[in-house]
Amino acid sequence: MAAPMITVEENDSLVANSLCSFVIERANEAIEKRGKFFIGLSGGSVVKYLCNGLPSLKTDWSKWRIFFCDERFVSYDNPDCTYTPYKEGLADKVEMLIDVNIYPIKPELPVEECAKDYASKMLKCFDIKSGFPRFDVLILGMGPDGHTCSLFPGHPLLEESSKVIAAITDSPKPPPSRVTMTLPVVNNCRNAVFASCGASKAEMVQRVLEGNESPPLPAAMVRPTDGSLHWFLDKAAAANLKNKL
Ligand SMILES: O=C(O)[C@H](O)[C@@H](O)[C@H](O)[C@H](O)COP(=O)(O)O
Repeated sequence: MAAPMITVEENDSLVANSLCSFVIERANEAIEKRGKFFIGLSGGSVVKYLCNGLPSLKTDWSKWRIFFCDERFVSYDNPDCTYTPYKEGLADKVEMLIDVNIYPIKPELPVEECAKDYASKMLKCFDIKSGFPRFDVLILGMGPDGHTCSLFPGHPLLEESSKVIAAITDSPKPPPSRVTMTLPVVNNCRNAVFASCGASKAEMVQRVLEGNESPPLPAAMVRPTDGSLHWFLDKAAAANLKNKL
């Protein structure tokens, strides 16, 4: 993998603008070349960045296929639900993005079955029988402990090498049950994209991007094998980076 591409903006609104422009460019390129655009979304601050910026941009929404990098295992009407803010802030705002093109988990199933159901839905949508889907873009968040998706430091799920989607029932961050993409799927994407803003991220951004820690933090394990890694930061989150850009 080539070195991460790091974009530093003055503040979080400019990060949101750059992130949305990046996504639309990749979407339009994927649609032109391959007819569809596959994206995985995450919770956290990226929800508002994407929901505020994307709906007004020009793209063929009918060609988008939207999945989730991880979802909290709660019902759609629970305020912790990862899907509902995207349903309300994106899918409901964009006429051509009909509900069938956005794929939430089914929280009414038992969690292990829910993970299996989500994996098979994903493979079907990618039209593959086995192996790992290749997403055009994965939008990732990084938690204060260096987690990404629902892959937490020291957790055995970091070693998962065959499942596409896994259930976790002992997440250190509530809610304890979640459904997440595994690292092999994350690292099979064309573009892995982090967006982190604010001074509270500065230390962890530096550790993930420059720390070379062993064992590596989950966010540092995102290294697409045949794709690129992008970080969108505001000045406060980038403040501790030693290699000034
Ligand atoms: O499922 C979750 O609990 C959140 O989605 C979480 O994993 C989030 O993505 C990170 O904590 C980064 O969040 P921020 O970008 O808001 O810092």
